[in-house]
Amino acid sequence: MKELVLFTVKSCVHTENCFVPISEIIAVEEREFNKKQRNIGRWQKMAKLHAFTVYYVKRARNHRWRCSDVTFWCVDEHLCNQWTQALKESLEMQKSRPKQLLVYINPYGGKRQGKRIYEQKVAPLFNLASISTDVVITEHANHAKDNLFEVNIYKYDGVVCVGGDGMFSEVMHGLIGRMQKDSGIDQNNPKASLVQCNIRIGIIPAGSTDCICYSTVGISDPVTSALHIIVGDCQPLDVSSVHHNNTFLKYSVSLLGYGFYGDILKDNSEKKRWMGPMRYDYSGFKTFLSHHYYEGTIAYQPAKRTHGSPRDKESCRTGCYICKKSEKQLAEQTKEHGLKHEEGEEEWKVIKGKFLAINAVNMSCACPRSPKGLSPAAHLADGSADLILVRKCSRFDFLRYLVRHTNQDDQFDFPFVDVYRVKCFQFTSKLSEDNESNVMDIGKKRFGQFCRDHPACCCNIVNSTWNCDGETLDSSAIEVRVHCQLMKLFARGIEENCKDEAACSQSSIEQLL
Ligand SMILES: CCCCCCCCCCCCC/C=C/[C@@H](O)[C@H](COP(=O)(O)O)NC(C)=O
Ligand SMILES: Nc1ncnc2c1ncn2[C@@H]1O[C@H](COP(=O)(O)OP(=O)(O)O)[C@@H](O)[C@H]1O
Ligand SMILES: [Ca+2]
Repeated sequence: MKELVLFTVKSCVHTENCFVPISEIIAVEEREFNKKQRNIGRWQKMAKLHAFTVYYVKRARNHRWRCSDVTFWCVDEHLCNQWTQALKESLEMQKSRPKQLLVYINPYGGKRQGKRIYEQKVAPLFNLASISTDVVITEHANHAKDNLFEVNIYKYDGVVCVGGDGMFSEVMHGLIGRMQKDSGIDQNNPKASLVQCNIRIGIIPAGSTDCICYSTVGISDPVTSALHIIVGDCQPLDVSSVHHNNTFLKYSVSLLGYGFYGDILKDNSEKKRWMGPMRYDYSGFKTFLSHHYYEGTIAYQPAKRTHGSPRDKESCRTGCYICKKSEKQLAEQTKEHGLKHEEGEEEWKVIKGKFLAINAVNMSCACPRSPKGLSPAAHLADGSADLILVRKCSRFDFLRYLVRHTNQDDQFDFPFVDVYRVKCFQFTSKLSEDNESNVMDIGKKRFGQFCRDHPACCCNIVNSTWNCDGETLDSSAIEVRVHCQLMKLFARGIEENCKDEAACSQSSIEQLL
């Protein structure tokens, strides 16, 4: 085998220093050598050449992955076959790689490029990696979700969604919902211990915000995501369940936002979908100018078992030890209590106030608009969410707060911003509290949208709405609980930045040698 290697490296046109772990090889293919190549230079003297090509992951800047290839050749047919066989067998041993995938494409997400992106950039890579696919192009909202309750999901190694955060949310609801249904778990019980979903989801970004993809891969790029699926990456993810009055509303993995982000979404109706991703900038600006604040009460239980804090300087990265610790704790807990959920006796903290925004995030929510996200130190799989409370402040201060999402300054370093790491919380708006405590008080209702005390101020008597991963919720009073690592993605978290740019741009095949 060595013979082939030395021979190849010496005769390689660009003798770059290569190193590729088997786990990052995409495919190995035998190759025919064409006459033209055979007849040039010193190759002319050789009788017949045998060759194979290795396709592998090449890291580019900003967490981008690309498919690169290198061809090895030699005169000895047996030697060449031995190499191809050995490599193919090594690939077969990579048990975490998917062989069969179910793909849902939202043709209307983002810039409406989902179908083209899949066909031109992703399908050829899946073919190369010998992954077979069943593709469904959705015809209406909830098509993917409903379909997941009907098909035999257990024959697939994963489900891929081509679209934005909304499309991902649909597929996640389908999969988690289906798992609970098949296990006889009642989703309407806010205290139920949910069954983990082991069928991984892959996200091919083709939406507007693509925050879940960006926060779990480090970039929103279809080819990079396709390669993470092919190599069989696995990233567990916390999921929050949202209930109202013992009725299940939704699950959330990225942002659950009331006030500012809820209002953006409300304004951002489906009628504005023609604007594409731009509609968020437009609605964001309008919502910023309206500067509404909302009164309400939040009660939360702090996440005491997690090992980090929202003000940490370090972020969650590939192989994060804080998430690993949570995984261990979860395994121990399941061993001790079975599926029964351990009821925390910890105290509830209660905060009343007037808020411009209430954001609960299960992950950083980094996206192209805000590369560090709403909570830069939030963890993907630590079993907790970061609850961010932005109290009533001036428009100027709120702008300063927003701008800090886009630069290196600490967005929590304001007197009107508080952040807590929580495992569950409840919210009730003042309006619903008042209505509940005194339903006969029709006077309040008659004043509708205006603030009775200060007609000229921005205080809103109407409620805001919750933005749950890009979908609105019908109820403002909600009960939220984080389920540690309820599902898994084809991702590995954001990799530490390559310090040595040169080493990063050079890829390698040396381990093979
Ligand atoms: C001066 C300007 C400052 C701008 C600061 C902007 C911070 C932006 C942080 C955005 C975090 C978004 C979290 C993700 C939410 C998605 O689930 C949701 C739905 O995304 P989708 O339409 O499905 O791609 N998008 C939005 C904007 O609500
Ligand atoms: N074929 C379809 N027609 C209309 N809506 C759809 C279709 N397929 C999916 N959807 C819905 O479109 C919503 C937004 O899709 P998404 O892919 O997240 O794009 P965007 O990021 O632009 O919002 C999702 O909530 C999903 O339920
Ligand atoms: Ca988390």
